[in-house]
Amino acid sequence: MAHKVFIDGEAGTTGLQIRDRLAPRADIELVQLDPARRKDPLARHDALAEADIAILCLPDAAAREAVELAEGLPVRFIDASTAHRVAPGWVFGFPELTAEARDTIANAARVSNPGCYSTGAIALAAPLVAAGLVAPDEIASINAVSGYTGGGKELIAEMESPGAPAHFTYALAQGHKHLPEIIRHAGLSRRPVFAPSVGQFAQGMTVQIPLHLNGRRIADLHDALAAHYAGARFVRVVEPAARVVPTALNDTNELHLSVHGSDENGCAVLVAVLDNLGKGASGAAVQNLNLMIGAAEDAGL
Ligand SMILES: NC(=O)C1=CN([C@@H]2O[C@H](COP(=O)(O)OP(=O)(O)OC[C@H]3O[C@@H](n4cnc5c(N)ncnc54)[C@H](OP(=O)(O)O)[C@@H]3O)[C@@H](O)[C@H]2O)C=CC1
Ligand SMILES: CC(=O)N[C@@H](CCC(=O)OP(=O)(O)O)C(=O)O
Repeated sequence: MAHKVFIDGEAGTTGLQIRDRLAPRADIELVQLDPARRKDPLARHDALAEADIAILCLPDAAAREAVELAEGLPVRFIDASTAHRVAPGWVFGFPELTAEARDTIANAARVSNPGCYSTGAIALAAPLVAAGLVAPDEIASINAVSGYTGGGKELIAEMESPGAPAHFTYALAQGHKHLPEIIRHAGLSRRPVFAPSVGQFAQGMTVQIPLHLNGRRIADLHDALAAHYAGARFVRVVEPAARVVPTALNDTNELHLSVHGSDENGCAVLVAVLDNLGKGASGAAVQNLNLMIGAAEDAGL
């Protein structure tokens, strides 16, 4: 029997991409609302009651509201928003993070997708911190550039208007919503300085973590990441390229990690490339859904 899935926020940037991935599947039946009632709490409650799994592709407040609307219902959740990434009772939906993560996600009632920047930063830092190769207080800064779909419908409209900038840096006041989840799930003990930016391209992102080597070798960092992700279907540790292109993995659920730098000069940059709407959002949600319903991890991806 098909699994009933309700995408709350189906008309948004993340929701549409999840719908496109799920609509052709015979093992999934989408529970859909009349578009005119898509924000009506009663209609959303009825959809939550009908669904086996709800994927929340909403602003944080609306995601919290959906969970309240479902009180007492057996529906399981995947939340793409920031609302529950460090919340008690929620499983962090990053299947490649630990050896146990896939089983934990498969059996969870409430799974929170990691954020897009966080996916890159945590993927780079967590295995190195866990292996003792990077100290929990060592990561001083994280820099990133994202395609403008990362800001949802509002930023898309702004960046596709005449006079839109080619690039801007933002959130420099250090209150970015991804920092709590990066600190928690990468195992950091000190808040890194985070400097994200947006470029005049729709999808794709690069996340960079600069490090001083302090006696470590580039190969030590590369090998530790490669060992951690050995056998992962969607995460690959690749050789450093002369140019890193944020759009290189668009329309995939892949995440590529690389270690750049020079033993001689004592400096390194850890680099992650992903599609903010792939492994950074919609692809990740479908991967988690697959685990939760016992489908092949890469079904529809
Ligand atoms: N875009 C990205 O790259 C990523 C996004 N996310 C997260 O996913 C979530 C959705 O983001 P995104 O798709 O980009 O945002 P969008 O703004 O593109 O879409 C949000 C959708 O939610 C709808 N909505 C708003 N309030 C309600 C409500 N009360 N009830 C029902 N629907 C509502 C909006 O309706 P309307 O159409 O009327 O505006 C819109 O369709 C966010 O929490 C974001 O942080 C996570 C990772 C990456
Ligand atoms: C470019 C842009 O604006 N990106 C968003 C992050 C992406 C997003 O909204 O979603 P998640 O937090 O769920 O990943 C931001 O910086 O707030």
